[in-house]
Amino acid sequence: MTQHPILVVTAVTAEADALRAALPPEAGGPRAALSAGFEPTLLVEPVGVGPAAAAAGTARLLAQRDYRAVISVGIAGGFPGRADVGGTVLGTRTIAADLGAESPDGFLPVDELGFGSSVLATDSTLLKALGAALPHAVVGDILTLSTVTGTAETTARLAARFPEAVAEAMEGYGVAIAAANAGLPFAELRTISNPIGPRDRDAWRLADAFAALRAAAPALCALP
Ligand SMILES: O=C(O)c1cccc(C(=O)CC[C@H]2O[C@@H](n3cnc4c(=O)[nH]cnc43)[C@H](O)[C@@H]2O)c1
Repeated sequence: MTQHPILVVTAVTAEADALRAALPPEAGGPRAALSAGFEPTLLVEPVGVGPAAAAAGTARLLAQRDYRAVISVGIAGGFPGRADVGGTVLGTRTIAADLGAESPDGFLPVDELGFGSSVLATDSTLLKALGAALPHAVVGDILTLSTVTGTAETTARLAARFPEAVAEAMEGYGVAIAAANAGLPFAELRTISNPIGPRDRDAWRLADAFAALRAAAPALCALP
């Protein structure tokens, strides 16, 4: 019996294009068969930047047809000393790091406010398959933030609050919420474009991160 495809969600078109360019035809890559009834094993779709666009866009796509899993893929900032620029990371958990309330005693996550969970585990079977296909990837928590970290103070605070976090991005938690609402397994794969820290656009290595995205794309075809 034919399996439903996997939905690969990116934030921007450039990320989706980088992945598609490196996929084989059967996964919807270049020279995919255009015959009627052809069904690629992966569908790669950009949905916008940030957790709200990611959740809404993923939910819209999931309502249009059946999928068997959802993967959030794109570039990210890496915690210095934990994930290098140009490297690849796989999420064990996706954490909405700024979803909650400030207090004089520190940040209170939604979990402590009684409004659900800011932490969603990724699917162990998907993570195992991605890890086997990408043995050099760093594995750890990936934070989702609406505001890109841009100071040493925030970097240090997040690194201390999330000792297992290796990277931060802006979409994973939104994609994961949509996948969970649809009852589908979720995973997150990121390549590192910049170190998390004081804002410095000159430190961005987009070409390295996009090259790593292209290198990682075939691993998506190994998913069960
Ligand atoms: O203008 C800036 O200083 C700036 C700094 C970091 C990121 C941006 C973006 O516009 C990134 C949006 C896009 O890329 C992902 N991303 C990449 N690096 C990071 C990061 O360090 N922290 C959070 N997100 C990052 C993100 O998922 C978005 O899709 C601009």
